[in-house]
Amino acid sequence: MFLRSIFLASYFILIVLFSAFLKYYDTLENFLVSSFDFHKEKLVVYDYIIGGGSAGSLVAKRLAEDSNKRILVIEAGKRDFGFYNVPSMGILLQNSPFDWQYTTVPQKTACFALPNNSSRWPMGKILGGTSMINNMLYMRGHKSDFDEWFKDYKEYDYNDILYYFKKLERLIPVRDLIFHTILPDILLKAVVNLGYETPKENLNCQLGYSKPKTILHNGKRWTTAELIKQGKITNIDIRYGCVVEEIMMKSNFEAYGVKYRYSGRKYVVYAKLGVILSAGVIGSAKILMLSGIGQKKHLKEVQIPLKVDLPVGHNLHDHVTTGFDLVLINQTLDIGIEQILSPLSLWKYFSKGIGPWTTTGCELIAFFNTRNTSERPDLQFMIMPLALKEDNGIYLRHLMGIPSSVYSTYFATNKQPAITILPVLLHPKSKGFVKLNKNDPYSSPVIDPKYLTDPQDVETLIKGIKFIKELVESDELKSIGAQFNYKPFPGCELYQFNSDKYWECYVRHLTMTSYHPIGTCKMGHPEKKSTVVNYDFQVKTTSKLFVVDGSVLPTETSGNINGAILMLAEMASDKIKRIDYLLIGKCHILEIFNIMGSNSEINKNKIK
Ligand SMILES: Cc1cc2nc3c(=O)[nH]c(=O)nc-3n(C[C@H](O)[C@H](O)[C@H](O)COP(=O)(O)OP(=O)(O)OC[C@H]3O[C@@H](n4cnc5c(N)ncnc54)[C@H](O)[C@@H]3O)c2cc1C
Repeated sequence: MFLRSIFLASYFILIVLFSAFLKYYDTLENFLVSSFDFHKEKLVVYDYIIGGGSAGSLVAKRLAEDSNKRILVIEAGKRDFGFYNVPSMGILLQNSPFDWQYTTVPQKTACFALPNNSSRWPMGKILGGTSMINNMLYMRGHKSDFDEWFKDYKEYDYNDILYYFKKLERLIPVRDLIFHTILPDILLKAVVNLGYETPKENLNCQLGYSKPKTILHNGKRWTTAELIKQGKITNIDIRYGCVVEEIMMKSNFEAYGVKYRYSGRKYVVYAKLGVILSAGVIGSAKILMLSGIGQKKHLKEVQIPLKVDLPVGHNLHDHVTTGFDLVLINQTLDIGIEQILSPLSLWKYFSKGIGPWTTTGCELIAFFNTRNTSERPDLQFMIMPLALKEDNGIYLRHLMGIPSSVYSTYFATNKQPAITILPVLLHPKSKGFVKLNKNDPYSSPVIDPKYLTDPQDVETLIKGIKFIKELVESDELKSIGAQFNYKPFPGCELYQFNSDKYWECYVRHLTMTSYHPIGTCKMGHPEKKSTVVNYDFQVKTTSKLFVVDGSVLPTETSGNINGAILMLAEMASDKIKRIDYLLIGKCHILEIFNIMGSNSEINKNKIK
């Protein structure tokens, strides 16, 4: 007990020191950039301008394979610092200046246990984007997901999807978990006895339980930013700390550059061949709307002159989860605060890149079709050896946005250790939207995922909780003292425990994001009213304007989404190169210099 208190105190001090470091590092960098105008002398006309997130960095690398092309990567966040690549540090970047720190609007049918009925939505604000703060799990998605996305595309062939996944997997380090506790092996034994499949490798999200694959290299977090970091490729320039505010378009809606702000000053930069938005599910939708591409009625509300009427920001989906600390056990597994902070773990990590510091959190995943209707899963389990209360409410509960009243009355009262089995709703029927609050790039957008508005979503999550119960009652789980947590959740005490009404109340209270928002610039057949980009990733009605990131996914994949986003980035790179090839001979450089005209301010690349 005494030892645990010492470890908890050290953990608290580390969190405080690290958070202070992140804050002051950011302030110092802001001060340095405001003292110099790095951008004055930089190139003003590139072939392509692109964002620096998960998808954007990959597309930049692919386009730069043609050494004649000059690529500019523009990233709103700062550069990373070596220490951020320690896998277990990712969660400390959340709620820091490296996170956009979005929150949803109050939910009418969900999130009742969260402050203001709103969910936190972390998103990376750093080169590498959200991959710098994610859990590093890698999977592709189920074949039916891609069949659904491309059903209107006459050239569609699933083999092309596999081709791009395999191309991607030759580029990125996909590997087994480096560290896990005894939990996944115990569970795998249990589920075999319960009659579930246990595929050895499950990149394609087949039904059954398996250990996940991760994106890790030499024990470190790896993101696509590694492919483009300065100095690695000479025809890519990276501008950090630059917030893109608007796309510049000619009267025929051909994109030719962007306006951005850096350290309080406004700049413009031009692109001959294309502007590729990769600012993520919120960022890309926001930039399009600020540029006059969006739904007519909404743009009128926020007083932005309409250029192209498209349903930007609609079709927002997210994977939803619930179920923290539902399974209690009678022993600690080898990954508590004590193990993570022990000198042995530190030595293992810094000498060999192994041990608990490489943890991705999740040690086993499972896929189910709760209705037995097809081979395509509609529910996923993310299984972790830790509980939310592991750090006595010091940090983890803040990450999840659990208020102290709920923490103290529910989570803190269980004295036993716990594990986490999160049921994740894979194909939500509920969908919402992202809108601008006002015509201001720095105003937080209105994010409304409309969680659990469709009753079928609640039913699926309840079925997931019932599967957890089945697992807990297995002999193997009983060997570690597993039992269901029978404490009623605050706000649901009036319902009979374990009844469907109780579980409905529970999931509507403890509704959490599984961090996979998608869909705000939906890709699909250009004649469909609901689509924003076509199958070439081009924004409809415009030219030389592309979107490549999580916002184009028309629907959720049957698993964690980064793999599918990166596969699309591979596909988009080829499509953009092909469009460029078709444009050869129609170089618009002279036209661009005409646009720049004799305005000396613009010639200096600075507009204010
Ligand atoms: C906590 C967490 C855990 C996750 N775990 C996993 C996981 O284990 N496996 C998995 O597959 N998926 C996971 N995800 C989801 C996955 O990481 C993201 O869906 C994916 O990284 C999104 O990639 P993207 O290219 O669409 O956007 P991002 O990677 O977010 O890139 C967008 C970039 O654009 C920048 N930007 C935004 N606006 C502007 C602007 N106006 N000007 C300039 N730059 C701008 C941002 O700073 C960012 O760098 C997780 C997500 C979170 C939050």
